[in-house]
Amino acid sequence: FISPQHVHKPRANVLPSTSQLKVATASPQITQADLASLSENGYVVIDNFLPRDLVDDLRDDILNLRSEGAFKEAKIGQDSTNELNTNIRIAETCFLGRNRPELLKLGENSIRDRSGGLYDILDCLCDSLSDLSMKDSATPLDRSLNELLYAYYPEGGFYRRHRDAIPNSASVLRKYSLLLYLNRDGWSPDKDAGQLRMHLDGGGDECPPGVQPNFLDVDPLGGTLVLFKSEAIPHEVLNTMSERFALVGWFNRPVSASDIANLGEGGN
Ligand SMILES: O=C(O)CCC(=O)C(=O)O
Ligand SMILES: [Fe+2]
Repeated sequence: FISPQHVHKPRANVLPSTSQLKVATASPQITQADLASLSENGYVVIDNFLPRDLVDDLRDDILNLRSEGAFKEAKIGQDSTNELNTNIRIAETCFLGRNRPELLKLGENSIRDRSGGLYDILDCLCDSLSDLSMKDSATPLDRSLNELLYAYYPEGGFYRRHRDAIPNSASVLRKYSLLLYLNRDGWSPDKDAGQLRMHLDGGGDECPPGVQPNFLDVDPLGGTLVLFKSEAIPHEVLNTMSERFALVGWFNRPVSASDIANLGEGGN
């Protein structure tokens, strides 16, 4: 039995009231300190990034899209190697993005599309992360390559240890991973579970032999935002004991000449 080396302890809820929010923080933003932490540690956990009413609206959006049949059983991998593997993942997903015809036909002024809604918030985040990427590696992000989806885990769901960016595959473009939790108020570790476990052991899909396990568990509380460097932090979703709601995204860098050379080499 391995006990966690660290458990992320959420700050007390310090959200201003809704009326203050409308004036003070029209769009939730991350701070320079959050960006510095992402740059130095490879990850950052931001409690209460999203106000409660937006969390509730986005979860309702998931429930609505599910009832419209917009969710599919999740596959693993990202490109043509996609496969269904229920040993690794039990979840349902719905791919998102402005102008997706299959979503637009389900309603136009959704909490994603509306002014100040999800896409606007993420655009703002993308600008901050692009500045960071520029600073750290002289490459801005390519907004047109970003990927975004809702993930719904039923009771008994999970997603075993994996990396989001795999060398010699299209996922190598993923620079920063985003997880934004949309669970109901009152999430509890005993009743609900399904924590995010970020592995800090320097390994890939497994802990390297002889290395002591080292991980950080994050409670998927509604409103919590997690950002990490996609290539640096293997992670998993522990078994859920009730339905679990998340938004998952990747902020991608542009394709480079060496990507094309590497894809050619690893192509078969
Ligand atoms: O739902 C989560 O917390 C993580 C999801 C994830 O790792 C992924 O979709 O790649
Ligand atoms: Fe992941």
